[in-house]
Amino acid sequence: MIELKDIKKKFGRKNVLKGVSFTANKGEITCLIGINGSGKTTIMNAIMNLTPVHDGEILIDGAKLNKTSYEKITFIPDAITMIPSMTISEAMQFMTDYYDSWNQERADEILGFFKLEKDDKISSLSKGNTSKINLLLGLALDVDYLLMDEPFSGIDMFTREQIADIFTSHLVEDRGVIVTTHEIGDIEHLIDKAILLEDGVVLHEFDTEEKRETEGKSVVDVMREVYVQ
Ligand SMILES: Nc1ncnc2c1ncn2[C@@H]1O[C@H](COP(=O)(O)OP(=O)(O)OP(=O)(O)O)[C@@H](O)[C@H]1O
Repeated sequence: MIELKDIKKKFGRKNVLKGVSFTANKGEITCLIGINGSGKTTIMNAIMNLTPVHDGEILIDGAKLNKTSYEKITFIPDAITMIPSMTISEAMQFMTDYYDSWNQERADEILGFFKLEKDDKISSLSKGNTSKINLLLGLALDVDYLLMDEPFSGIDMFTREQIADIFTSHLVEDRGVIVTTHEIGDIEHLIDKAILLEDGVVLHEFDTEEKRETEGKSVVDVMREVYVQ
């Protein structure tokens, strides 16, 4: 389980996270929802220790981020992180050399699923294929938790459907996922928990299935209630 306890973060004098708490379980998809600037990426960066927080605590399976817990988690950003002059094949070789948890069999499976060509250069990839490579590089690591920042951003409908299929596949099963998206329609039916953020605070969080069963409300219905008053 990933636990955030009262996380506070400032950039300069701006309070960007004003005491954010939530948990994300293994085997579940937790979705961070909020308008631009509400703090979603900052939360991801804080979990990965890419940005220091000023207050609060982040625990991965009960432990603070250390070498062991760091190996349980990976961050899939919405920008390419590999050297642009590398081919996909070279990027995969880099991952093999660098990460003990790299699973080449799984990487080949995802490569085939997304119909990507190993010899293509990273710099030549379209926006959609860049997202697919980011997903491949993250999903092929044998880690328990995946953080995905905007995996659907700027991507055509058919590619979004392909990416959404990944969420219901064995590639994600049993892992804990924290995902941010503005395209909630794409994964509304797939997420287990929704965290609604505004201006650095959690306005509302809920179990999506329970909400559907007890109140007959979709994630979008709840978003309308919370954000549109
Ligand atoms: N490095 C930084 N320096 C200064 N301010 C920053 C920095 N990173 C983020 N911010 C500010 O923090 C706030 C939250 O940004 P963040 O990127 O976390 O929001 P977000 O919810 O992910 O937005 P988006 O939906 O646009 O991706 C914004 O006001 C942003 O301008």
